[in-house]
Amino acid sequence: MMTKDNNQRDQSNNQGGGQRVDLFSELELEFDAASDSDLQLSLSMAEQGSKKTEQPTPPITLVRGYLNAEQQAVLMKEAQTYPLSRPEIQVFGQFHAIPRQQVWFGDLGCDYLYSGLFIRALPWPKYAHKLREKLTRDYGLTSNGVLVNRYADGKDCMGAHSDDEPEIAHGSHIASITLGATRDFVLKHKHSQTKYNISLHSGDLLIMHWPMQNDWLHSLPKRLKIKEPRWNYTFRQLIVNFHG
Ligand SMILES: O=C(O)CCC(=O)C(=O)O
Ligand SMILES: [Fe+2]
Repeated sequence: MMTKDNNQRDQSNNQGGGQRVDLFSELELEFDAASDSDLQLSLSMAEQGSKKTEQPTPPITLVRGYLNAEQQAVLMKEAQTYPLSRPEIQVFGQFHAIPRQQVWFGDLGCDYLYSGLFIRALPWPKYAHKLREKLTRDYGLTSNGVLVNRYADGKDCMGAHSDDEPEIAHGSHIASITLGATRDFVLKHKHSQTKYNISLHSGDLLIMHWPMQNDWLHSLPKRLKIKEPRWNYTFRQLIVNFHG
């Protein structure tokens, strides 16, 4: 796996010039696009890493500071308006509210059955949609839906799971964007004891490449010292009209 720091470059390129530019527009592309070679490099480092240590390495790419401070701010402002809910799921016959809030935005025909809950896609908000387009421009990552999770503080969490629902398109990658509080993201290999802990900061992009979900679980454990909220966007590619 590899990390990349875009923060400084973005900040210096956003200074000066009174002109108001759309923060996620094509204009920004020449400053902001990460090259394909980053992705290639990260994958080849993953291969090397696994040879050296004989430990499995998750097929991921971590791009530190993918969103600059201004982009994070507009997205966070938009996130305050999302119609979040805290649905109840049934575990061993008992109903429990999930320990976070969530909302699913997507294209027509991209409804999602997630944790046993049928979630109808709401129309894309402006900046979430711009971010979807930016991920396609920068990394060729296509998606037709995004799950937004809000963790109010370190008591909110997500248990170990794989994003392997049948409606997820075969061969697709999942792009995860963090906003707000820094939280640990834990990857655990399904067939060995190998575990990795990645600290995800506001503005970071984590790409979970196909077929990570086959071999790895991921979780966002409780961190009781954390008092600030965190938002996470996972952009996914679903099979259209899977649920009819
Ligand atoms: O909040 C995170 O970083 C992880 C979210 C996640 O795994 C999910 O939505 O499936
Ligand atoms: Fe997940």
